[in-house]
Amino acid sequence: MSFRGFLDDLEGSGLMNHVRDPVSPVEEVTERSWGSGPILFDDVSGHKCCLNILGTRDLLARALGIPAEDMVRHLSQIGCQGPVREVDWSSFMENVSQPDLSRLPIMTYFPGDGGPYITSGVVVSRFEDKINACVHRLMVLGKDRLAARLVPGRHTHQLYEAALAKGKEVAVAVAIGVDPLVLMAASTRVPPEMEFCYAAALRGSHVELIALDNGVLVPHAQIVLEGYITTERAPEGPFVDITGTRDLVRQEPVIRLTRMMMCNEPIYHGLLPAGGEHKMLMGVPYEPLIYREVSKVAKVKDVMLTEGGCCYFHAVVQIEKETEEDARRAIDAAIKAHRSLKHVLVVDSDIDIHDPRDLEYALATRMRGDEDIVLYPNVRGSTLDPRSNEGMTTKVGVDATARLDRLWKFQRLTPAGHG
Ligand SMILES: C=C(C)CCOP(=O)(O)O
Ligand SMILES: [Mn+2]
Repeated sequence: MSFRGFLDDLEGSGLMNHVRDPVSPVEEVTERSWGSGPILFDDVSGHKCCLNILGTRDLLARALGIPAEDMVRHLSQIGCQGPVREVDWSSFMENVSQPDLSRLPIMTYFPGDGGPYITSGVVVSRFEDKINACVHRLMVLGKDRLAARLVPGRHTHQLYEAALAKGKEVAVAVAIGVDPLVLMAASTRVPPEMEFCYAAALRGSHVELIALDNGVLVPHAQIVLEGYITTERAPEGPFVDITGTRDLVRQEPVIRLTRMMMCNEPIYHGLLPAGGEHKMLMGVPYEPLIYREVSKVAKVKDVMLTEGGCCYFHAVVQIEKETEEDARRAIDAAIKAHRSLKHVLVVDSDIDIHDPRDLEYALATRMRGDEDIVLYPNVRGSTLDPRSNEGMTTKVGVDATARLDRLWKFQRLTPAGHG
């Protein structure tokens, strides 16, 4: 389904909210769209903008065409082998101009942000015939320059380092307003260069790519910015990221834009930092990765990154334990699958992982602090964790499963749910 096709689907299903009066891109879009569900603004600096279109599990599942409850298992079984083909036309070619970001309704989301931020752009990079597609936050520095937060160790940063070592630039393109499944694929940790093949697998059909002058291949989009990741760096931030707290200001690479392209009457896709869509796209794609890794060592039933854990730091893994060691193995597997994970809770299949009270019940009745907690001191977690030291932290795994040698002690006789 295309970007506009998905918006039409939301409209046709009565799920799209509308704001017809003019709204400022500076903080007002945040005020009007926070918690609103899918929303279409008719006039943000004279442009149509949409936000929250993938803000819930149901919306993400809708884009995938499956029930929300099947999403993790469905995604855990999908490989990265979908078909990709190059085409020579896309509607974003209808309007080609010199770059001028002031002509776009790029939002400044929160007071104190370092500037307006592009937050939904799929950043496609290419250096020496290696490519990557990922969503990076991009802070506007001027009409044709952006500062890109590139996390060391991630694929785009690897291309950037390779180019830097040779004093070269990385060809890049930013695609805004793309097929929701392309956006989801670009938000998923897949093997190098496999994002568009994975997107095609998610779609169950071809992903079409269009070659730009700088050699980068981009998907269909409402807006495409073409340019280069330069060797120049600039302060990036502050930015309110997935925790709803401000991330640090760092010296980050500068993207110099060379061309701006957009379809007639483009709809700009805004992505609310720390909003539901941010959590669905940045966190949920790790659930199938955890599910797949845990399935190698235990009988996994479900996995969820909890809302309270920003859909990023805390995983609940539900297993059917066959040996006492299964829970510890599941903890190790989850931590291996999602490098930014901080805490893992393993529970039995009679615990409702979507009910925080049931999770607490498992902690209260099936965990002992001196036997069931495993620590992973001084390991790389998330740079977004305010409690970490630029990502370095201690991770914790908790086994809150019933003991197999005395299951009768843990059997719940009361009706499901908490009376
Ligand atoms: C959005 C960002 C900055 C990605 C954070 O990456 P991590 O430090 O690996 O969790
Ligand atoms: Mn990648």
